[in-house]
Amino acid sequence: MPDLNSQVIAALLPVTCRKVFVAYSGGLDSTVLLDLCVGLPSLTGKIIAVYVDHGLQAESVGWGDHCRRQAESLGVDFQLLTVDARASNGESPEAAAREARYRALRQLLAVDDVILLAQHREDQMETLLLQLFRGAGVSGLAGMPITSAFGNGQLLRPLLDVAKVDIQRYAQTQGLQWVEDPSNQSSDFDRNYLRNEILPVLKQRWPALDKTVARSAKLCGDAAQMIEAWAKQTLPTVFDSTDGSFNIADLSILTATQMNCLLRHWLGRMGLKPPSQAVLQTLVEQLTTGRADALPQINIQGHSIRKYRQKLYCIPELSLQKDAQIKCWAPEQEQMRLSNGYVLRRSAASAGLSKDLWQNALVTVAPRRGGEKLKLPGRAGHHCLKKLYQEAGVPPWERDIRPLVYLGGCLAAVAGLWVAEWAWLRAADACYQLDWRASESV
Ligand SMILES: Nc1ncnc2c1ncn2[C@@H]1O[C@H](COP(=O)(O)OP(=O)(O)OP(=O)(O)O)[C@@H](O)[C@H]1O
Repeated sequence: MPDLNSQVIAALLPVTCRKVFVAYSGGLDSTVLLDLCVGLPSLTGKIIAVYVDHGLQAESVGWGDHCRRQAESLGVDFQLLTVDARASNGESPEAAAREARYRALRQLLAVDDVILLAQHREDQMETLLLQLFRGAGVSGLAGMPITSAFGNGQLLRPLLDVAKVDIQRYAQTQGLQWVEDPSNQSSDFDRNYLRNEILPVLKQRWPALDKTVARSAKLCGDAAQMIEAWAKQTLPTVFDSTDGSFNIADLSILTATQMNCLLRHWLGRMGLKPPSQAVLQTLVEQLTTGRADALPQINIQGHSIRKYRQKLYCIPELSLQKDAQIKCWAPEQEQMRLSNGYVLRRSAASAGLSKDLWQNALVTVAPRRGGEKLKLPGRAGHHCLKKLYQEAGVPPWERDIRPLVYLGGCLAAVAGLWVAEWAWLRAADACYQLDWRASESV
């Protein structure tokens, strides 16, 4: 086995990289990582050692001082980040600290910057076993990736396939100085318990455990990538990009497992973390039983999953709140922000709401109250909004939140859908159209 040297880093670094941040806790592993970086002439002037003070232990300020001194003696820049790592309800202290650290580190990176972390093969083994004990699927069992996108830049783990003993040997032969975190000895945390109590016993029986488990992680990673690629390729066949819904009209060709996978992918695309197996199972059962609109409303991660006419919708709960106030639209205003996160925007069009009428009337925006009627251009008679919504397949929850626009107190338009005949015009540069969208998509 060749000695550990700076080539493990050189082999991973993109040629275009600008700044190289090193996540430096002052512990053994990141001390070795920093030293290996300093050994690369191509990185001169690019390295910034970053220490994150979680403020959770009395020693943390002293460790920060140690890191600063070491960085100075190595001739590299140093940055100290202070984070609020207090755990929120139900979160473990370890997870809260890691989340806060990653959030702070992510913000450092610009395009073409990289950050290096010092996890090694034993860390990978621990990660994989902890995932296994939590009942994870292949993507969890893939463990940590060697390279991944991170904020605007990239996160690299050059030591991920290096054995702990090689890191220890390097530190000793180079005479490096590092700090020991006493909390690593406490077996209160799951990872420490595994590291201190369980793995030594397992390794007596299976000495190459870190290597073989890392191989499993790699194989799971390959399988996860293939599943991801399949889901990415298949999702467009069921995804309706006009409203972000999941079209379930033709799911008979898919197995329950495939549906499960596609649903997870769809929810990820809607910004949700992978849901529990129980939630997925309920969704798949409801989809396969095929009873129209029988899906019980499922609320997860601040979103509501609902079914309407062979489509599943995943809607942020905030956006379902009715903005009950009547609002005035000032003439110079191009758009109006509603309290439920939607934005109503006016733009020039060659057909739509008459500009002239708009400019000479009091424009107000109000939610539906019930009983409103509209006469549409080119259609005989007045129609109840309820009937028009049904005809157009507008989901029931949307009917209550879609804003109605009044000119001089008369209903002139339903945002994004219809304009009343009396307010409608076709003439270049003389009309407005109204868009109504969730604010993040504006
Ligand atoms: N306080 C911190 N400041 C900066 N980087 C950190 C900090 N804590 C951890 N890291 C980075 O995250 C990696 C994984 O964290 P972990 O908690 O396993 O490391 P550690 O045991 O505290 O330290 P080391 O890896 O240096 O021995 C570290 O190798 C290091 O690169």
